[in-house]
Amino acid sequence: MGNGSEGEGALPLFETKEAKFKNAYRLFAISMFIGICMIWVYRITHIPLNLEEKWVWMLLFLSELWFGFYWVLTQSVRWNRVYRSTFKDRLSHRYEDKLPGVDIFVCTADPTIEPPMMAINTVLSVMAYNYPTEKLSVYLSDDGGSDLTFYALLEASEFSKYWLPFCKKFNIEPRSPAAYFSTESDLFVDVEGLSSIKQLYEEMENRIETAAKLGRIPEEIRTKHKGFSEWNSVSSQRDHQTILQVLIDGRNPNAVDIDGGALPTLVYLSREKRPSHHHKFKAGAMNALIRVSSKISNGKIILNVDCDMYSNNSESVRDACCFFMDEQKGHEIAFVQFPQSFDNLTKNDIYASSMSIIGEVEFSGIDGYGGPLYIGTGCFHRRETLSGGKYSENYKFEYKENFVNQVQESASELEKTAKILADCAFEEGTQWGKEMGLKYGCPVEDVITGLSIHCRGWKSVYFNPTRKGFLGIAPTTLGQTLVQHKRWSEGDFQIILSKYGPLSYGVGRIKLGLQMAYCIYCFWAPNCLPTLYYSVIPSLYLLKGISLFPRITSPWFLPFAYVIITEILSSLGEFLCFGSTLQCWWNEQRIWLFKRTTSYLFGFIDTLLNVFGFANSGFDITAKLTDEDVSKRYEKDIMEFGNSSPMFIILATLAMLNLVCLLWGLQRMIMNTKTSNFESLFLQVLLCGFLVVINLPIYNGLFFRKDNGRMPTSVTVKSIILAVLTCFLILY
Ligand SMILES: O=c1ccn([C@@H]2O[C@H](COP(=O)(O)OP(=O)(O)O[C@H]3O[C@H](CO)[C@@H](O)[C@H](O)[C@H]3O)[C@@H](O)[C@H]2O)c(=O)[nH]1
Ligand SMILES: [Mn+2]
Repeated sequence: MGNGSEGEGALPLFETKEAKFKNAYRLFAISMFIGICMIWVYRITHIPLNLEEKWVWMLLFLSELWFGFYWVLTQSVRWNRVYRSTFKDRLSHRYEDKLPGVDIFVCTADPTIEPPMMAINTVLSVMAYNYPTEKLSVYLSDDGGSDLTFYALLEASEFSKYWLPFCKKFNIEPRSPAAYFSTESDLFVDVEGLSSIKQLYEEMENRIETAAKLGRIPEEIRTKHKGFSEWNSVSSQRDHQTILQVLIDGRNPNAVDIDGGALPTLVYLSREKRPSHHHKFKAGAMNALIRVSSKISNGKIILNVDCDMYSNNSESVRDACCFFMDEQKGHEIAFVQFPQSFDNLTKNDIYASSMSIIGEVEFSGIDGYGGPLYIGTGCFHRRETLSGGKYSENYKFEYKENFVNQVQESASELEKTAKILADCAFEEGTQWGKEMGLKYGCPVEDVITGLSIHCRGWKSVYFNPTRKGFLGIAPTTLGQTLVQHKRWSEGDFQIILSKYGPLSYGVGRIKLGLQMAYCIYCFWAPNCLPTLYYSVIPSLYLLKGISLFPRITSPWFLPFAYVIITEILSSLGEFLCFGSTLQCWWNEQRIWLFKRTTSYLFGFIDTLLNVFGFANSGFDITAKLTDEDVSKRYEKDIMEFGNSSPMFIILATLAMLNLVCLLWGLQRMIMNTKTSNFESLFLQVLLCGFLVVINLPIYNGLFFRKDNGRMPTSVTVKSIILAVLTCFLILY
C-alpha cells in the first residue's frame, strides 16, 4: 500500500466477523419459542375451577409469561453476534505521526477500601502503554482527598522513570509492576536488571506502607513537594478545597526517564467537596476530570479505568485508535468498550464473578446492533461525545490534523486556572450531569450515559482481544457480590423509569435489537418476583399434594420437557464453548438464583421507594481488600456468609422451605401410594429437588461448617422457624 492510498479507498483499520452457526442458532431459538408458546397455551386452557388454585395458577401463568418475554429479550444478544479485530500495523503505517492525544482517567475513592498501592499500579500500567509518550496524559482522581494517595502517586512518578524504560526495553506484559512481579518466573529468564527494578519497587512499596501504617506522611517527605501543603487546609474527606497538582508535565523537556525518553503527563486531582454540595459519586469525579483535562492536555480520546483495573495489554490504545481512525466507519463510533475481566478469579468461580456469558456472548451480540453498553471501566471515549456532542458526518476528518498540545501556560499557572473547574460551584446552573458529561442521579452512571450517547446517534464497539485489555478485582464474598448486583440492578431498573428509558426515549433513536438488549439489564430487578414465586409456590403445593404442572404421561408435558432440557443444554453449551467448566456453570446457576431472590428484590424495592421519593440511591464502594481468613476460603471456593444480613436470611429461608417441602412432600406422597400422584407431581418434585441441590452450600453453612464464614446461628434459627411456619400455614 503506497502513501497515495490514504483515506477513503484504503484498507480498513478494523474488521468485523459474524459468529459461526448463526442460522442453526436461529432455528433452535424458533423451536424454543414454540415450546414457550405451548406452555402458555397449556396454562390458559387448563385453568382450575377451585378459586384458590385458580389464583395460584394465574400467577404461575404470569410468571411464565414474564420468563418467556424475558427469554425473547435475551435472544437479541444472541441473534446477531459479531467479533472485531484490528490492524495495528496499518494504523502505524498510515497515522503514526498523527495519532491523537489520549487522556487516561483513573478513579479512586477511599484509601482504606482501595489501597493507594493498587491505584498506582494501575497508573503505572497505563503510563507504560505502547503509544507516543508525549501524547499520553494520566489523571488520578482521588475522591478520598487523601495525602497518602497523593504521596503514593508522587512515588509512582519517580518510579515511572525506571519502570517505563524497563517495560519498553524488554517489551514485558502486563505493565502493572505488582501484576508483572507476580507472574510465573520462567517469563523472567532473559530479563536483565529485573532484580534491581524489583528492589526499587519493593522499597517504594515499603515507604508507602510505612506511611499508611503511621497514619500520616512523615515531615521529611512532606517537605519534598509543595503539594503536601494543600492538606494544611483539608478538614475532612468530605470537606476540602480542590487539590490539583501536575506531578509530571509532559511538555517539560526535563521530564524524562533514566534513558532520556519523554514521560507522560501525570496529574493528581481531588475535586472540591463540601457538605453543602452533593458530590454525585463517580459521575461527579469523571465530569471534573473531563473539564480539568480539557485545560491541561485536551486529548481527543479519553480512557476511563477504575483504580483496580490495570492495563493488561500495552497495545489497547492503538487498538482503540484503529476503531476511531478507520476511514469508513470510525466517525460513527463514540466509544470502544473492553470487557471487564478479573485477575482474582478462582478455579470454580463460586460467585460467578467472571460474568463470562455477558463478556463472551451477550456483548458481542449487542455489538451486532451497534451498541455495547458503557460499563464504567476499560472504555475509550471520544471527548466530544462524552461531553455531550451529537453525532454528525463532520467527525469524519477530525483525526487527520497533526496533534500538538496547544496549551501554553506553565504547569503552575495551569494548576491555578484549571482548578476552578473542579470546584463545587462550577456546575451550578450548567448542563453538567444532564446534557453534558456523565449523568447524575443513577447508581449506574455509566450505563445511562452510554444509552444517552446511543440515543444521540452514535455507535459503540465491543473489543475483546485474546490478551485481555484490562484486569480488575472481583468481589470475594457472597455479601459483596450480592450488594454489587443490588446497585447494578437498581440502577438499571431506574433507567427504564427515567427520561432515557430504552422503551420510551429510545424508540426511533436506537435499533429495536439494541432496545431489547438494554432491557435485559434494565429488567434484572423485576425478575425477582416471578423467580421468588417459582421457587416457593410449586414446592408448597408439592407439600399439599396439588399438581400445578401436566402429568408426565400427558402430551402437554412435552413442551415443558423440551424447554427445560434445551435451556439447560444451551446454557451449558455456551459455558463449555468458552472454555469454562461444568462446575463453573453450576455455580453460575446458583448465583443466578441468589441474585434474583435477594439483590434484585432489594434493588426492585429500593427503586420503587426512590420513585415515590422515600429513599435516595447511593453508591456502596466494592471492597478491594479482604482479611486473610476470608481470602483463604475464597481461594478454596468456599462460600462466605459470616453475618446475618437480611439477604442471607432470605436465602436460608428459601433453602429451608424447599428442603422441608421436598422431604415432607415425598413422605406424604409415599404414604398416599397413589402412582398417579407421582406422575402429576413429577415436575414439582424435580423443581423442588433442583432447588435443594443447588442450595447445598447453604445447608452446609447453616448446619455443618465451623469456620467464621458459616451462617450465624441466628440465621439458622430464624430460617427454620420461618420455613416450618409457612409449611404449617399452607397445610392447615
Ligand atoms: O464516589 C465515588 C465512588 C466510586 N468511585 C470510583 O468508582 C469506581 C468503581 O467503584 P467500585 O466500588 O469498584 O464499583 P464496581 O461495582 O466494581 O463498579 C462497576 O460499576 C460502576 C457503576 O455501578 C461503574 O462506575 C464502575 O466503573 C464499574 O466497574 C472505583 O474506581 C471508585 O474509586 C469514585 O471515584 N467516587
Ligand atoms: Mn470495582
